[in-house]
Amino acid sequence: MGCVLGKTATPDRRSKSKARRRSGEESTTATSTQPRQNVEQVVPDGATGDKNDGVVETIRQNDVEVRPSERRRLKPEYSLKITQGWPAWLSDVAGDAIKDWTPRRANTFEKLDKIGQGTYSNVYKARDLITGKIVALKKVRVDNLDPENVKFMAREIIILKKLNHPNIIKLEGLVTSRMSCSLYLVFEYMEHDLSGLAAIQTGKFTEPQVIITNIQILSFPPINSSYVLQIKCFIKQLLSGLEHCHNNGVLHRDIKGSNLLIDNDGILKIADFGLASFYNPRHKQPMTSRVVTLWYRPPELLLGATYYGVGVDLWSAGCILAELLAGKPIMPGRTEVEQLHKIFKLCGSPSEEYWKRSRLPNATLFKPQQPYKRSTAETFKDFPPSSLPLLENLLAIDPDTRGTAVSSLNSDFFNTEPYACEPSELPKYPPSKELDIKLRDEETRRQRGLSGKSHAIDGNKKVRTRDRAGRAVPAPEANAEIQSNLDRWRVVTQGNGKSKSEKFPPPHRDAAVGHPLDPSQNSGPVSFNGADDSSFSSSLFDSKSSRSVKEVGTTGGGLKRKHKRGRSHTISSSKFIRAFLPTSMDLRFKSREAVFGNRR
Ligand SMILES: Nc1ncnc2c1ncn2[C@@H]1O[C@H](COP(=O)(O)OP(=O)(O)OP(=O)(O)O)[C@@H](O)[C@H]1O
Repeated sequence: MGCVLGKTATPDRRSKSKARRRSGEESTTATSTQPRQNVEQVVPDGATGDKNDGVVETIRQNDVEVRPSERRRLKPEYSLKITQGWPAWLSDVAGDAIKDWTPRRANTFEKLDKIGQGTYSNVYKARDLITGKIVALKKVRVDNLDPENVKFMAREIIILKKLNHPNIIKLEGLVTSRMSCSLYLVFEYMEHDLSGLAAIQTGKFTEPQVIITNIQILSFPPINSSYVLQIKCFIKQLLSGLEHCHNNGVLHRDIKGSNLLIDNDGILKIADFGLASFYNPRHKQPMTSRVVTLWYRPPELLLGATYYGVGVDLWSAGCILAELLAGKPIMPGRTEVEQLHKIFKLCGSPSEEYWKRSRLPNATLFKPQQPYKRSTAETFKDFPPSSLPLLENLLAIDPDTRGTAVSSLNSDFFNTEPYACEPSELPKYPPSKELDIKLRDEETRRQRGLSGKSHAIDGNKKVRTRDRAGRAVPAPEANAEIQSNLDRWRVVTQGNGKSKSEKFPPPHRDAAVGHPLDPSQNSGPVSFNGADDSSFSSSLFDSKSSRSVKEVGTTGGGLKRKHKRGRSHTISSSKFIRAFLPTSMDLRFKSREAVFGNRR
């Protein structure tokens, strides 16, 4: 792919309207001017188009081409500096993000492997040819150099530059050039992520078992103090990173296992600040509620809150702590409505006082007719006792009672034995990122196909690869837009005349409220009671689609892939998607619109 630009480009009508819809809260850039695209040749991806391609990190004064119009637009103190080596589409729109930095050239890195694919990026493992260090290069898609997209990316850069903490991924540099239309973010390379490690670790609640990977055999005992202190070590690092974010006025807004990267020394770093935002608790500004991956999304966001704070990240942290202790996601909802239902069943529905006080936009739609009681104590009865008060706090329905990262760090969980181990004392794991696990599962499936049966290990212990794949269930994307659109569509087309109680089954039909996590069914997401969920679903889905959804939901691997690509839908839903959201790229646009479209 290359970019062909021979004249000043005007964003097409679609981009313009997209830009208009996204304008608002989230733009944190130096200027709000329209981009001027003035590259005059075809520049292949990765090529800089510069004559001095071999020159690394040198500021070439000749690169400074500031037009009089630009001088007027840019702040005088850096109007000359920021264009040094930077493409105009970036320096025009995102001056603050790149100020004080000089771009690295693409040919000073050697790409080794593609290691990840996000909604807005491809991530590569690469070697820095100057230092010899292995790094991660995140190539961000800046669709059509749309200024709103550039601002979106700029915000991530600004936030990353502001944060400086051992538990937050460090942005080490940017790769682009004056003539390039792509941008790479350079990060320290991290071998693992928490969802991958959690997938490897599952089984701890069951009998001692042996898990085979194509790299090495790992054996896990039932949950024991050694595992608990490892969990403490990870959660402590997560909370320390969050403390730093929150102290610096940053909300991450997409805390989940796959965004918590871990290096070979056991250091956990919060990554992916693509949905992060600045906030000021003393001057709260409205923000979008359509952030955070569904399974980790707090109730206030599901209820449409636009004024919120650190509680959103703490809720996600609570979900992750419980997930690590349970060995599987604790509330794997398939729709926003179902997510909220799972939350109410586990954490209780909000008090009358909270409904009144919070005045949440979707309260009338989602308020259950009868209250739900909190059932965390029964559900988590096998967890270490010191984890319960912390979980009760983090998973509090009212965000004001969730405390802070600091108060969580001061909780008994971290101050009673077994204490968190040091990161360096954590066991060494094989590469365990989502992609690694996918490759490993494919290899295992291939092997099984060859032998026609599971491998027998250690006498009569068998590897249940399907179960394991089912456990490696990354959460669906942060903006489950399709699904929520689907919900809305169904509410509109089928919900007319239906009472609210059809959205939530009355508590007496919730046979499973408080049903403890069943360790013997560790093969998929936590289900408090399958029948309960399907009865719940049936009010939203017709029998045919409800069945399809259930099938998807009960096979973890399927859920993983389908959710990841945003296709966890029934036949009727995919028709709906085709009709309204023709391509996956549109879904991404849609997500970003949701992020940018309705604030301030
Ligand atoms: N520093 C890193 N080291 C190793 N792998 C990384 C690094 N940064 C990102 N990755 C891998 O690339 C994947 C995508 O990266 P990232 O989450 O930052 O992109 P994104 O486009 O914002 O993704 P998402 O759609 O999940 O929001 C990650 O899940 C991770 O596996």
